[in-house]
Amino acid sequence: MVPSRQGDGGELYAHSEELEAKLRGLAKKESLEIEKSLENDKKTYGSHIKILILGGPSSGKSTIFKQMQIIHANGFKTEQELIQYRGLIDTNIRQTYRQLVSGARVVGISLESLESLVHDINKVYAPMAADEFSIRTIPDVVEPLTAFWNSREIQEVYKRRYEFELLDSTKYYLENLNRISKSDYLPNEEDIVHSRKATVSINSIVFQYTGVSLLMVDVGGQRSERKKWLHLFDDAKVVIFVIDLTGYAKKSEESRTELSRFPNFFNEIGNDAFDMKVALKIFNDVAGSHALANAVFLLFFNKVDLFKELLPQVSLQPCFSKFAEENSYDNTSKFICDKFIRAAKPKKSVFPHFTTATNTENIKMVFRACMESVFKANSKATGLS
Ligand SMILES: Nc1nc2c(ncn2[C@@H]2O[C@H](COP(=O)(O)OP(=O)(O)OP(=O)(O)O)[C@@H](O)[C@H]2O)c(=O)[nH]1
Ligand SMILES: [Mg+2]
Repeated sequence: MVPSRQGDGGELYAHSEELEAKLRGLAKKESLEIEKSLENDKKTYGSHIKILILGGPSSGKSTIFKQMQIIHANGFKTEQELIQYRGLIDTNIRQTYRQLVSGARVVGISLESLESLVHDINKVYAPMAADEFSIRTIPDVVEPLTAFWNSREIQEVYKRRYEFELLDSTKYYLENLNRISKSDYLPNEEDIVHSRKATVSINSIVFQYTGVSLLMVDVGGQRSERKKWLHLFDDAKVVIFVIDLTGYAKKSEESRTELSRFPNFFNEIGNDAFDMKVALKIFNDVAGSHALANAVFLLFFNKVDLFKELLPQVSLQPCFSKFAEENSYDNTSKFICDKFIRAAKPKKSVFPHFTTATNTENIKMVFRACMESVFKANSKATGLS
């Protein structure tokens, strides 16, 4: 310690020297601590910032993940990848045809007048094995399948699609059959983001965003897959939680199972669980997770395009009994958004966004806005600034 000189103002001088030394020491210690913490971070998750994409089944997680591959990485270019997606798209087309046939039964619309079309379509599909490498959308199926799709009966069934399981990309694929059936057909990016395969693995991608290295992780949303989520939470800085906006009108098999597991949570709606209620429950669990206490939450209210189509047909009220306003986009989207924000802890950083995951430009724009909010959010919590 520097001795203090009495009486000539030296006390102050001595103290300031002492203070400076102290500050120098502190600065050194602090920088050592910062270095140590960065070192620890690198050990646990490399030098990347981890972003988890979570949400209920079929909410659009993998579609967002694919858009990141298109926007920030190389997209889908290799012949092998494209051939695999072609197989998946062909499988999706046959799947959607079958779903429409059984959907007609569910909603009680007779397909008797379409018997010969159904016969012609089945004749083409029957010899093809049920795996995605054998099924092809060959020209022979295009004519009867197009006539089937355009028939009054099937259009009526399609209008009531939320009463049974149907692929979201039904209309997109059935209106592109001529192109897809060409012998040299290879899918473009729009075709790929419309394809559907439930995720049963953990997919990850690393890409640079404004000089920051991001590690994005996509997981499956089905209940069996959600068991894998927990061990990914620890070092996640950002969670993109995806919500299927059309889930307010759907009651999938999966939701019924959830209902029996959490009877208290769903008591307000009796014996029926809408998919959106299940999504709310999953979000409630994730947002309350201790391991994600400091993570920034980005809420993606997804499938805005389908949601807007659905609103004139189905009211929000059966799903949320307290909703008593006109079923407009503004009213319903605000109501749903408020519900989810309230399900998060009050202190949480939650940023809502409305998205159409199949639209590359929309996701590009939303992701930019998201990253701005993430960078601005509490730097200690995110480690990003
Ligand atoms: N029209 C439309 N379709 C969408 C949108 N988002 C996703 N889809 C479609 O919805 C289907 C399901 O999307 P996925 O991305 O596979 O859903 P997921 O959340 O990964 O599902 P799991 O892996 O089973 O948890 C796919 O056919 C997508 O093309 C959207 O905003 N609009
Ligand atoms: Mg998926």
